[in-house]
Amino acid sequence: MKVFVVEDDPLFRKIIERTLKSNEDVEVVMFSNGSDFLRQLADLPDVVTLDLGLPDFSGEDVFNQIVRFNPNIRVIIISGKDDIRTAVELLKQGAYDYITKDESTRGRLQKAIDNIFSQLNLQKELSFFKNQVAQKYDYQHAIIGESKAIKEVSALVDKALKIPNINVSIRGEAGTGKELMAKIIHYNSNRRERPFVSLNLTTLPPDMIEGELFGYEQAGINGNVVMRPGKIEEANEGTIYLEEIQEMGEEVQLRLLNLLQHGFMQRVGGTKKFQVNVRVISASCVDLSEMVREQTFREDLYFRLMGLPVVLPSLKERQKDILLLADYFLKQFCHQNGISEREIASKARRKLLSYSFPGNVRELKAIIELAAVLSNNGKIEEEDIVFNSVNEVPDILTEEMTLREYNEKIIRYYLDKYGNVMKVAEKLEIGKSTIYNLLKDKEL
Ligand SMILES: Nc1ncnc2c1ncn2[C@@H]1O[C@H](COP(=O)(O)OP(=O)(O)OP(=O)(O)O)[C@@H](O)[C@H]1O
Repeated sequence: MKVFVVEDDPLFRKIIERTLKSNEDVEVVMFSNGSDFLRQLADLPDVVTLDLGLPDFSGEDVFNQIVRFNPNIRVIIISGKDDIRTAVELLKQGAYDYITKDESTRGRLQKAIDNIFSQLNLQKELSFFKNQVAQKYDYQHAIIGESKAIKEVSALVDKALKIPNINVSIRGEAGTGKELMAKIIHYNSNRRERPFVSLNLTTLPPDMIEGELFGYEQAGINGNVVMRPGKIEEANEGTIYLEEIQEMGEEVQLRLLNLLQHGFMQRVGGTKKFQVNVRVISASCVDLSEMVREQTFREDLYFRLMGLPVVLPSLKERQKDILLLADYFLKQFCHQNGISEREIASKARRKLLSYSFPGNVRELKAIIELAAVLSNNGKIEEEDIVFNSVNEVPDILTEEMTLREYNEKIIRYYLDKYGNVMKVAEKLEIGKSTIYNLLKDKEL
């Protein structure tokens, strides 16, 4: 921490210098007048201790120039008792602290420096975490996939982050990346500095959803009102992510509709309405329009929530992404656990492609992480890929692929089974050249 001391009184120069220099992380630069100090202000100190009675400038002038130059510099006013009025005025204008010149100067200065140290450390940590989050959800890099389906999703996400007031509804099976998309939308929109709050409605008993979302007010035993803000209030100016929205009962639906229509809400049991500005990103694994048809979900709310609808395809429908995601998760896992990078052998890759991933991307991630742990010699082999589910047999016709991709899949299956091109050509009654042609540029 860099501290500039502006002080002309020799006794207090010594006291301040000694106090500051007792902190080994403080760099101290001394000035005995205002003009020398102002000439060096561009060196950007973190803190300035400013004597109000300087020989060449008034303390107020120096203070104003510091604030104009950079309002983040913390200024500690050090003054005699006769300057108290000016010191208090400067405190109102944003000076960090005010210390009188007397026997308590040393102790109070040390305390102020300690507090500034803690604040700077907290600021540093906060900006470190903000950076981490920004990197993790950076729109350009966070969505892995080359399939047509995921590119369409990416294009919609791009639209959603440019229009921060439109609600977004995401439909997709468990583990397809709904929450990831919601966070990408939030952290890349201009709401990013405000909270992202999520609530999975299936984790609460139905009669608690209303209070959890909207907060409540209740009269306590001694007549005091007990108040607890809800998730929506917490997310004010930011985003609320509501998972499994289909679980919402009639009353909650009505409350949410009112909020979305008028921008006002009331806590459960409360009397006052107040304004809240949230973007709602809702997620569901079911098609809500069917619930509207069956009249178990309000149509007016459905249209309000729908906003920009995003449908996330299952992993099975985007075969093209499986290996890309596998490589990505493997690299990430090795990096996070400080283990050397490894590659996935071609047989193991084929095994991955033969599986239907009922748990979608989340399951693939878990399988890859386990494989990384089980693997030896820097390579993930077929036996390191362990499927948890019984869905191992590929149901080839349920996958949408081009004819060429079907052919390739059939040939790969036979190659795995018989191990040589000659035998496969014989079994499938095709020429060897057809096989080589089809698998051109790819590993056999
Ligand atoms: N396209 C993708 N690129 C990179 N990672 C992904 C992608 N899709 C999903 N993931 C990762 O897969 C895991 C599961 O995703 P997520 O939790 O967003 O799914 P979900 O649909 O919200 O699941 P659930 O409905 O069970 O809550 C997360 O670790 C997420 O980061």
